[in-house]
Amino acid sequence: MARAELMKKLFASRGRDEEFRTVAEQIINEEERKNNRVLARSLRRSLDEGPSQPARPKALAPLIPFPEAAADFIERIEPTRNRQDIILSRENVRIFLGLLREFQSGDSIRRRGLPVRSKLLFCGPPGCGKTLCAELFASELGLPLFIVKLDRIISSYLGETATNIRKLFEFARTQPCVLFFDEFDALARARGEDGEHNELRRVVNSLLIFIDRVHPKGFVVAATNLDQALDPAIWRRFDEVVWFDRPDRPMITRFLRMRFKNVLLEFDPHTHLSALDGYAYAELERLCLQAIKTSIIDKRKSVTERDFVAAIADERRRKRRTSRIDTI
Ligand SMILES: Nc1ncnc2c1ncn2[C@@H]1O[C@H](COP(=O)(O)OP(=O)(O)OP(=O)(O)O)[C@@H](O)[C@H]1O
Repeated sequence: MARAELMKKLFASRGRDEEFRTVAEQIINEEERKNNRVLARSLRRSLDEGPSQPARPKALAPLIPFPEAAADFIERIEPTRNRQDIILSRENVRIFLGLLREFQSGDSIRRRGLPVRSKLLFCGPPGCGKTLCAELFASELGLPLFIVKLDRIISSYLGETATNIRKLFEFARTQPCVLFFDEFDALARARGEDGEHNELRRVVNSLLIFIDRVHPKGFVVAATNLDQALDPAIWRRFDEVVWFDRPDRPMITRFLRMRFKNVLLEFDPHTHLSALDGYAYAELERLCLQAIKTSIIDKRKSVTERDFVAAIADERRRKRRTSRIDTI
């Protein structure tokens, strides 16, 4: 017979179709391993064709019509960019290709009773590709991208929150998609609030239970700029943690090559690498676009060194100002 823990898990997964199936597969695999082939075959038959089958479409049918029911806190984004539009470290490329391949072989993996990695935590400073990468995931897999407005869910805690979290659950369970939680550290901050905000803490805990229990038909991705703010209780809920760092010089070189691919230049931007140290990709993107725009405004066909240097100076001024605001 299957081990007691598996039986307990099976009972606990009642009503959660995906989870039930995963545990059932584990039980079947265990029986196969023990050479109880007849029992294993008969269990598999019951799982595939048995009386639970008619209930499957109902359990998987969309329970909430999107966008009406969830539109207040979920926004649909059409992925427009692809893998040529992102610069990733070699390590991150390896992680992403691994995740994509695992997702694509998801059915076979689940059939063997093994879970598929689908909950990802993206960490790193602003403007280094967390959102862009979620977009690419969606476009590579042909899935829609949905951004969860966490602040709306958290601030709606007077009354509607429980309903909203339930809607979110149903949504993620039924809609194959990449579900993206930006500024996930807001949860950690809210979790640390003091006693008078018990209600808020309950909301946060419900969301964490959501992350625990949901078996998305795509990916749940949470992003944070403040990985220090997340406690271990949050980290361990994710199957994979990926870091997005500011680019070093070789990565800046790759970025400039990509950004100016179809642009006529009168200079070599790589001679300015030292002036670009410490910038995030979003800042590099902005300054490159600014240099290109200057040449357009001046009705020139090519970008000059002067355009580029002026754009760097502008970005530096902006960075100085914003870092002063951040420390206030
Ligand atoms: N790794 C990258 N390669 C190429 N372009 C990038 C990269 N990272 C960011 N960009 C550019 O910067 C823009 C903003 O990046 P993105 O929104 O992904 O940052 P983020 O890490 O999610 O930031 P935030 O934490 O502020 O939400 C992108 O749309 C893209 O133009």
